[in-house]
Amino acid sequence: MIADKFHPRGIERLSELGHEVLSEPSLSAGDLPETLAAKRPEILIVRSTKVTATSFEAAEGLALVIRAGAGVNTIDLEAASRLGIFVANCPGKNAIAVAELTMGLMLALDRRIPDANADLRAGVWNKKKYGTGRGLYGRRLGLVGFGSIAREVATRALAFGMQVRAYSPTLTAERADAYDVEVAPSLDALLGDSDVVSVHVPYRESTRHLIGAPQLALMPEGAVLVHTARGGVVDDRALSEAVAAGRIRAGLDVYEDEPSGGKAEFNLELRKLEGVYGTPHIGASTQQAAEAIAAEAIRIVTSFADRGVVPNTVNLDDHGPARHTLVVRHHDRVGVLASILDALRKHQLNVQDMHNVVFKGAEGAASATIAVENEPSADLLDDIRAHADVLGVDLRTAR
Ligand SMILES: NC(=O)C1=CN([C@@H]2O[C@H](COP(=O)(O)OP(=O)(O)OC[C@H]3O[C@@H](n4cnc5c(N)ncnc54)[C@H](O)[C@@H]3O)[C@@H](O)[C@H]2O)C=CC1
Ligand SMILES: O=C(O)C(=O)COP(=O)(O)O
Repeated sequence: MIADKFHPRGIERLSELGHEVLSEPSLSAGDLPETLAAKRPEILIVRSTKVTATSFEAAEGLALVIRAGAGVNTIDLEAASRLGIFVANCPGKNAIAVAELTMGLMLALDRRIPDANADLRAGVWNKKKYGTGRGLYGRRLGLVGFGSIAREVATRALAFGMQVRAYSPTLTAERADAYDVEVAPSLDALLGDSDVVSVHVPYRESTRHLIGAPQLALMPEGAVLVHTARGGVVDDRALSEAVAAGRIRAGLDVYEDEPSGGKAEFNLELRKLEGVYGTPHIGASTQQAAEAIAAEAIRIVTSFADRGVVPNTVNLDDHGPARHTLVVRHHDRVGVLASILDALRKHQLNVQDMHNVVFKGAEGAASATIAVENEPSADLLDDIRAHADVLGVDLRTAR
């Protein structure tokens, strides 16, 4: 089931691959639980439509949710994990589109294109007022975050001759160097030393109001803030105050409490300020991005449908709390794995990750790697070793 707008060719392709596709492009988050309960899809594809705990609980048979985009803050990952439902996204596939809009907002702010155009439409020629751009060439751009989108912005800004710096807690000098970008020592240092600040971090508890009143106060007089990341990363009220005071200006694609559907009333005070140019969360809405996202979503569906493997999962415990791993080499015969698991059950050891590989050859051997929650006892290792089909047992413990 696709509960949002999706590339028509993508829908066709899913049908060609033999999937039964139900497209519900105008479904609201409120209608989702009922529709999921009635239609019982195995796979749900969404864009910004919220998938709440109520939706997950109503969706019997649902095994996978694909976010046809990057940000997963609209999906209740806790509920998905509790019910054993995979959630995957399409990382980087709409990054170019967002970077293009970011450059558009930067240029619009510098030359005040929307206001100049509005005046022209009203029959007013005001070269005097609008002939005051600073230009982007040589200006300092500060990127908050240095993931897929920020890197695409960096490439484009460098082509405009901007000096690009970035701050991310995980950004190393080597990585930044590879993109001709400087690393800022801290977020505060970046904000205090940029003509343009562009925000590209995900929304999480830890990034809520990452840019609030104290951070905005660090920005130089006349600087601009471009925010295409996620409503809530910037404190909109504090931004309103800073813009209303005439200190800074802003170009925004995302807002706190923005509508999630395609069309709605939107009366946020911020959008009325002269120093704000806004777009209605269209960062990812280009044909190029829609095609790239659809291709990635189809890749995920195919991998899951054919092999049960979900690429780009965002709610799996990759490293897990497991520190102890058993490596059991055994004859590749029916029932050996069941006997090993039986031994683990007898010793009350919970398996957290398990992987079995087969050696080449007609009557070969196999090796099972089993991560367990607690340290296996010597008795358990002896029990497994005693099995006639077990060739060897090793215990590995992470430091
Ligand atoms: N306006 C729109 O239509 C779109 C908006 N987005 C938003 O943009 C966000 C970023 O997207 P991508 O670049 O693709 O994600 P990404 O995961 O590739 O990059 C995120 C970056 O943020 C950094 N980061 C995390 N916490 C940070 C912090 N406290 N301070 C500084 N850096 C921090 C990470 O280290 C990483 O470099 C998405 O999570 C989504 O919310 C994404 C696509 C479209
Ligand atoms: O990919 C993202 O995180 C986006 O914000 C894009 O949202 P959308 O798919 O256009 O509703």
